[in-house]
Amino acid sequence: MHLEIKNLGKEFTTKQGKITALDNINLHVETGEFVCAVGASGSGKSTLLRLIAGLDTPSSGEITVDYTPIIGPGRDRGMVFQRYTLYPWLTVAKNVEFGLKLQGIAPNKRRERVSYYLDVVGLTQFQNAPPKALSGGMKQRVAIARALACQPKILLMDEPFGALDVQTKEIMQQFLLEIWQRTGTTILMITHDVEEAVFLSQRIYVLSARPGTVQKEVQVNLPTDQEKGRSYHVKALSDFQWYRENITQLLRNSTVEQEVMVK
Ligand SMILES: Nc1ncnc2c1ncn2[C@@H]1O[C@H](COP(=O)(O)OP(=O)(O)OP(=O)(O)O)[C@@H](O)[C@H]1O
Repeated sequence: MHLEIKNLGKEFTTKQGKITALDNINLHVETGEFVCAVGASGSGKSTLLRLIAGLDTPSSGEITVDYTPIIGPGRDRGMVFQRYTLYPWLTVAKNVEFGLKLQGIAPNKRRERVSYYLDVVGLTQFQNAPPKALSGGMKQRVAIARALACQPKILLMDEPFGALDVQTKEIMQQFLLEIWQRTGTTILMITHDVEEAVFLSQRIYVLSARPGTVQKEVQVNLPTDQEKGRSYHVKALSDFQWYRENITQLLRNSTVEQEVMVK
């Protein structure tokens, strides 16, 4: 899998005039990588992910998956959003099965995949429960299982833990790393949470404030256990704090520049 974004730009026309949400974005994600794009509010993160998902079209530039331009949504890209997008009238298992049905996958194969991915996210015993019986973190695990069950080439995550409390968020981050390690899925996540980006990813694209553009690409070199992924202990390392502080500083500077420009 090779995701490539070249000279990507996006403008919106509003009653107040044109808004440039993204300007000249260049980035790539390779097979098996966990990459984050981090940016302040309004830096165009959601717009970027929607364009990659094919839910909107670029004003300029190109997005390709395996050298094929994106022309709309496709099952090669799975999505997980911040708000749980589960179907309330379906059980947990049926939610995970939904996309597979749409793909026309045979019932026995569907059952196999649903049970595998429910096991991956640790929700086998809740397979017959309705979403309303689950906590926020569990709902997000179902959303992850549902996206993974379609076996996309890349999982696109839009602030997936943004609505969770701090403790649940930390558990889910560790949990996502374990899933990533176990399934070998390629992940591109957008977040405004610098600590989350440093903890989870191997590379980070730091976006500037509006218009969003890549101001820096950061390779994150922190210890990773082959089987368990990164553990929370890395947060105590001075290297971790170095990444967090430097990236936060970059975001702060770009926001200040924008404020000055607006004045
Ligand atoms: N459909 C739209 N029409 C007009 N403007 C839009 C539209 N979608 C996004 N924008 C504008 O584009 C800019 C980037 O928005 P976007 O939601 O992508 O940022 P974001 O970084 O995800 O922000 P947040 O972290 O607050 O969710 C904002 O100024 C927003 O108002």
